[in-house]
Amino acid sequence: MAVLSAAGLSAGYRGPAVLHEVRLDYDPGLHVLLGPNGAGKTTLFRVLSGVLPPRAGGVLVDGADPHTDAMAKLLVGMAAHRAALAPRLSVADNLGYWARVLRLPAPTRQRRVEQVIDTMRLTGIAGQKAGSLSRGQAQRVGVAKALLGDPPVLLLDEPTAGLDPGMAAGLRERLRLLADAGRTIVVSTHELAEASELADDVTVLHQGRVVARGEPGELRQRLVGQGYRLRVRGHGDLLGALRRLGYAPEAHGHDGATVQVAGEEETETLVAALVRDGVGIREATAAGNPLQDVYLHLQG
Ligand SMILES: Nc1ncnc2c1ncn2[C@@H]1O[C@H](COP(=O)(O)OP(=O)(O)OP(=O)(O)O)[C@@H](O)[C@H]1O
Repeated sequence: MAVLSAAGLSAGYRGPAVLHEVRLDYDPGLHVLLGPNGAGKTTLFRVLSGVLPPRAGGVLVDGADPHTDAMAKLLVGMAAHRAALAPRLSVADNLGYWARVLRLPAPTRQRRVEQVIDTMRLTGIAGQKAGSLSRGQAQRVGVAKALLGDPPVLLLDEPTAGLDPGMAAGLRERLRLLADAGRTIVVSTHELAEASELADDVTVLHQGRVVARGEPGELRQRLVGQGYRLRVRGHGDLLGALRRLGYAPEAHGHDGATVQVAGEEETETLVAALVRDGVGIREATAAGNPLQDVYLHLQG
């Protein structure tokens, strides 16, 4: 049985439903929930974490319903888009306060706070007031807060939004380590590049419905189907060799060309044929981002 699953989920606020018939199941690993603004990602996290009751369908965490079983609710740690922190308390005191809210046993509370401070690399700012943190620091404290109860499931709502590339990469690295240690982590984003970089698999949410799920490259193949554009750089007669192999290359710079290929198999065959023809390959990459195509396809 999956660690986290939902079936037939419908949910919303006062008006019409925001989520419709959502079905998903997640095992340990790093999963991305991808969707444009307003797709329902935050709403789905609120339902999965036991905060917003579904109108229909249900959620199971380790086989139990977080909406009716308080223990099951504790199995899910959620970090909201903006971490709710008391601005005048230090980072360590915010975490200590939250550890009490979670009713962690008094003897282990301090140790647990120290552990999450270490895991999220917060030692240097543990004494700093939360109100003076940068956005990136506050995001990391938010994840630390979600980790306090040591939950097997983590739901992180746009944890890297607004971070500079270095901070975002550092946070992604932390998340990868946490997932590799056996956690089930779901990260929401509308950043296509981030989803491609982070995900073991991507679930695409569109207008409150799950419209696709798969490994990023595979999703693109399935949804777009017509292959991708391959950018090759090499020395020697690259353009001539491509033409001899039956391609119509588009030249780039002094040593590059782009061609259309059907998939990875054709890419491998093509690169091998170019090498046989005396072309020294410097680089062969898919032009563009696979998930960009997925989005374009969904919106078209
Ligand atoms: N508290 C609320 N009360 C009423 N409607 C809400 C509430 N929160 C969200 N909605 C509505 O639910 C829909 C989905 O919003 P949600 O925040 O779940 O999407 P999202 O995919 O997380 O978007 P974003 O990427 O912009 O954060 C939107 O139409 C939004 O206006």
